[in-house]
Amino acid sequence: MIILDDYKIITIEEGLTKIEFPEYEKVSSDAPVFYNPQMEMNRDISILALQTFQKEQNREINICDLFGGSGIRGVRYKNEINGVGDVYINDISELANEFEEHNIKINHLKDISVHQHDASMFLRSNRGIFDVIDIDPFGTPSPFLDSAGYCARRESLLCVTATDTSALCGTYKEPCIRKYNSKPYKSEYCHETGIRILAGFCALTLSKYAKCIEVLLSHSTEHYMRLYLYVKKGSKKSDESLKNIGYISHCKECLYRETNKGLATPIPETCPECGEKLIHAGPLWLGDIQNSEFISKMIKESENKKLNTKNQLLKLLTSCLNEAESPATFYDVHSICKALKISAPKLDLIFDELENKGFKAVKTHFSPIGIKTDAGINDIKEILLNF
Ligand SMILES: C[S@@+](CC[C@H](N)C(=O)[O-])C[C@H]1O[C@@H](n2cnc3c(N)ncnc32)[C@H](O)[C@@H]1O
Ligand SMILES: [Zn+2]
Repeated sequence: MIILDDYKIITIEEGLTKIEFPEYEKVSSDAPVFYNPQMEMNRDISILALQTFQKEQNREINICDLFGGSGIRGVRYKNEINGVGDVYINDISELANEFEEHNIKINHLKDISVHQHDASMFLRSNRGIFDVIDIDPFGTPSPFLDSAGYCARRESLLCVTATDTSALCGTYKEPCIRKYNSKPYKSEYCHETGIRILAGFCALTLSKYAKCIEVLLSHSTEHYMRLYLYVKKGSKKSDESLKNIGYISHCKECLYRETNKGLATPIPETCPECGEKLIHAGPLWLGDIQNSEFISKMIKESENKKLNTKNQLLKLLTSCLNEAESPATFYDVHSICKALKISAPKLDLIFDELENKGFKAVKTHFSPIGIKTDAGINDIKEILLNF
């Protein structure tokens, strides 16, 4: 039997919730029970997303915190979200389970249970009972998505964290092909490509179970990526949704890029602008990666919640809201100016000029010097050369 008193305990508070776990030397998978303070904003955003989803559904929601660790997600969800029915916290580690039980107790919660199973086994044996499945593993979520596809019920919410950003962003190509069956490409906008590869992999995996996704919110922050996916059921809907799978083709020489939808669609070999060989990333998700209606509701919901990272998360959500409905990929001003051998003008002036010329242009949370616009690379170059 594990005796909690044998451990030196750290106590923290997030939102309205107190959490305890054993002292650790550094944040790593070797810690006795995993807790990463850097992920507080991720958890705060989840509180807003789940509450917004619950209100939209207008029913009690059952939640599965599949990789509990200290239990902080499951415990916070039960403690801080209205309209929550049963919460199931799962973790393969017995010690994590002990602390999950302890944290439930110190927060005086009911209708919340602790389970010790492999994540996939847990999902397989609980088909259709969760309205929300939260996948927050070490590294890649890839091995668990089939079971999530099998388990997820219609009109449910699937939340997915990935911390293997070097694979998704294309620092290493092979791990991305192996884990996500997609070819990455390391470009200025590789964090967006990474999110689209992850979303595309979720869509393709879920389609095996005649389920499809709508991306409600996605963000790439520090060392991780996070997706909030609305899951719907139906083979026709899934066929339709898979039309959003495609490829991004990029020219390293002149920074031209284009997108092509379709899993087996013909894609051009050479750049139409300069004739250089194009590099391709995909298959990936070319559909929307932000849903403005859902994000607006989350921003409004923040008024009702006590969240330590509120200022920071509102900046992020506002940025995600602004970039909803903008084209895939963005332009990195410094890369273009470097290619043109000129110094970069102020970002705001470029936005003004793009708008004067009738283009839409918005900032992006992916990069402080990124521009999402319907203007082509040559339009932007012309503007930059005229400053
Ligand atoms: C990144 S931590 C979870 C962090 C937690 N969600 C939070 O917000 O602090 C991953 C957890 O997954 C557990 N784990 C690892 N492999 C697992 C598996 N195959 N099935 C279930 N749990 C697993 C580990 O014991 C660890 O507690
Ligand atoms: Zn080119």
